[in-house]
Amino acid sequence: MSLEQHTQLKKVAVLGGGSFGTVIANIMAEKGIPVHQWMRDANRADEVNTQHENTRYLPGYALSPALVATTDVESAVRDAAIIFVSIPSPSFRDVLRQAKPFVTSEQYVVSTTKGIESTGFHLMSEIIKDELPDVKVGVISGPNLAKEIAQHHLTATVIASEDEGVRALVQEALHQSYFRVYASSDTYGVELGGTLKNIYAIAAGLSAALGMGENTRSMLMTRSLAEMSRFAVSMGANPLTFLGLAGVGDLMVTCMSSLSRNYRVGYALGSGQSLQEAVDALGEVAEGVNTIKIVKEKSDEKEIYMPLVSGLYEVVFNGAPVKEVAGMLMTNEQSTDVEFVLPRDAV
Ligand SMILES: NC(=O)C1=CN([C@@H]2O[C@H](COP(=O)(O)OP(=O)(O)OC[C@H]3O[C@@H](n4cnc5c(N)ncnc54)[C@H](OP(=O)(O)O)[C@@H]3O)[C@@H](O)[C@H]2O)C=CC1
Ligand SMILES: O=C(CO)COP(=O)(O)O
Repeated sequence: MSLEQHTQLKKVAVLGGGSFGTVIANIMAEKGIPVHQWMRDANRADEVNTQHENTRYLPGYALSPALVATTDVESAVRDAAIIFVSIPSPSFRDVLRQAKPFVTSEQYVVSTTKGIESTGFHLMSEIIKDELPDVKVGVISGPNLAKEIAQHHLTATVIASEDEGVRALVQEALHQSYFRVYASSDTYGVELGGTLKNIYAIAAGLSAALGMGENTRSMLMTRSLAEMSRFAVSMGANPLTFLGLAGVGDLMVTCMSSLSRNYRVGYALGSGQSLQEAVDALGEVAEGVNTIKIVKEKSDEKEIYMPLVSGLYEVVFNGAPVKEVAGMLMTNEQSTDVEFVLPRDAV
């Protein structure tokens, strides 16, 4: 169904004024869809409306003059066909609660957020269902560095939803000459892929800062995929989703690009900065830092074998030397390559 055919609802809302909320809003504004982007910072909203730039999060990138920014959540959300929520995970529920009085059951609510709520291991789609049980829910995830999208580099993402209408409308709304949207019905797997890869991007940044080579990076990325898939299967997701854009695709881009904030945190740690210094210098969200902690707790609780997460946890939170941890990983018990082919306990 096209946006025009969605008879009762004539616009789209984006909640969040950061780099990703802004590029997603801009994609749709550029193609003539009325977009209302909600942000809490009045100066920033004014800047987007008058200068057509978001100098805090996307300096130097021209935005569509048609993009409307507002600090009024009611006016942003009311009558929007789709409400995209692009708010870091620690504030996601709080912002949804602000929007809740104005959301109706006909609206589609779609998360772009790649994180986990620390209490109870809730992914964002679960928070949406919890706070807004009557709406239809989706998530978008994939190799989507905001600054590359802002430059119109050819990019693809995944819309995942159990609801066909949500998938079709989001494909219609976001599709652009430089932005292609693939559909999936595995909401949990797509969301988990985007969330877990942030952990391994920190590890990739660390290993790059220490001058490790391309063999090391390839080993790290491939074993990360094995670990992510193992975790996903234990949590009930479809491991085949991890072969797609939201799994291997997003893992590749964040482990290979210094535009990734998670990679940059890892690089700063590997260059001798403390975690606090690395996070402060970034000034933007790096979801992977919290995700390491949350996934470590969950894997311990469920006894899921995750040596990379355990090792990284020791480096990031207990100051263990990277080379020592890497040495332990290399001399760990013998294992198998693809455990869906040869189980781990077969060696
Ligand atoms: N950037 C990227 O390349 C991509 C990011 N994502 C995901 O999108 C999500 C959002 O990230 P991104 O836009 O990059 O983050 P940024 O760090 O660029 O921006 C965060 C935004 O959230 C706002 N915010 C934070 N807390 C609140 C709150 N309590 N109330 C209102 N607004 C709040 C900030 O407002 P303020 O400025 O006022 O503090 C800011 O506008 C993350 O989960 C990220 O993983 C997904 C794909 C790509
Ligand atoms: O998710 C992203 C790219 O797909 C963005 O990664 P960072 O949050 O590490 O910048």
